[in-house]
Amino acid sequence: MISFDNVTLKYSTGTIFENLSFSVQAGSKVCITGHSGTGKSSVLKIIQGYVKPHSGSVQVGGMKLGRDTVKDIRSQIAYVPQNINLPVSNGDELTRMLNVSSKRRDVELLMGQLGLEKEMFVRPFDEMSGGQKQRVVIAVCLSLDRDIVLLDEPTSSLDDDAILKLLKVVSGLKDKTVISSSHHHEWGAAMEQEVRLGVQG
Ligand SMILES: Nc1ncnc2c1ncn2[C@@H]1O[C@H](COP(=O)(O)OP(=O)(O)OP(=O)(O)O)[C@@H](O)[C@H]1O
Repeated sequence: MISFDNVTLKYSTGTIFENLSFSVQAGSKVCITGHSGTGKSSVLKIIQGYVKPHSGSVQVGGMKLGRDTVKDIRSQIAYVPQNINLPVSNGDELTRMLNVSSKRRDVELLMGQLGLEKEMFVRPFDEMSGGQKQRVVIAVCLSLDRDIVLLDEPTSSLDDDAILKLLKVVSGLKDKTVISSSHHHEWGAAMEQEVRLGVQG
């Protein structure tokens, strides 16, 4: 389970949200929705201990997030950020960097389910569209087989058909907790649970 208990986030720029509470059961598929700047990406960063809230507490997989637990918590998580800047040039190199080169077949299978040709595994990222690169990275991250998958704006560069394919893949991850952020109402509505940011009252 993942839970936020009265979490308040403040940056130097101001308060982003106050007293945010929600809980996500293990295995659930959840979408964080809200307008630009309401803190969706920040929630995903808080879960991983990359951003520290001003107050409140966060639990991930039975552990209270803190200095002593952050390493264990991160080891349960696969994270695909919104802006993907990688020190590798293609999917093949990414699997090697993450020590999952033995999972090549799984990655290619997932890529097929996401609507990509196998050859995309070795194609340089800088010769791909944003949506193609994003799906290769998602396929590699899913092959890590972590219990928790965090996808920041996975639909932002995808067309309707690719979104449907991704939805099918995410829904099929039976034992995994998947938390995504999205502007897309349809994506949010298709998830089992929606956490809305920036809503008053
Ligand atoms: N490190 C930081 N320091 C100061 N302000 C920040 C920092 N990171 C984010 N912010 C601000 O916090 C707010 C929330 O940012 P965040 O990226 O979490 O929002 P978001 O809902 O994911 O936005 P978007 O939908 O545009 O991606 C924004 O106003 C942003 O400018």
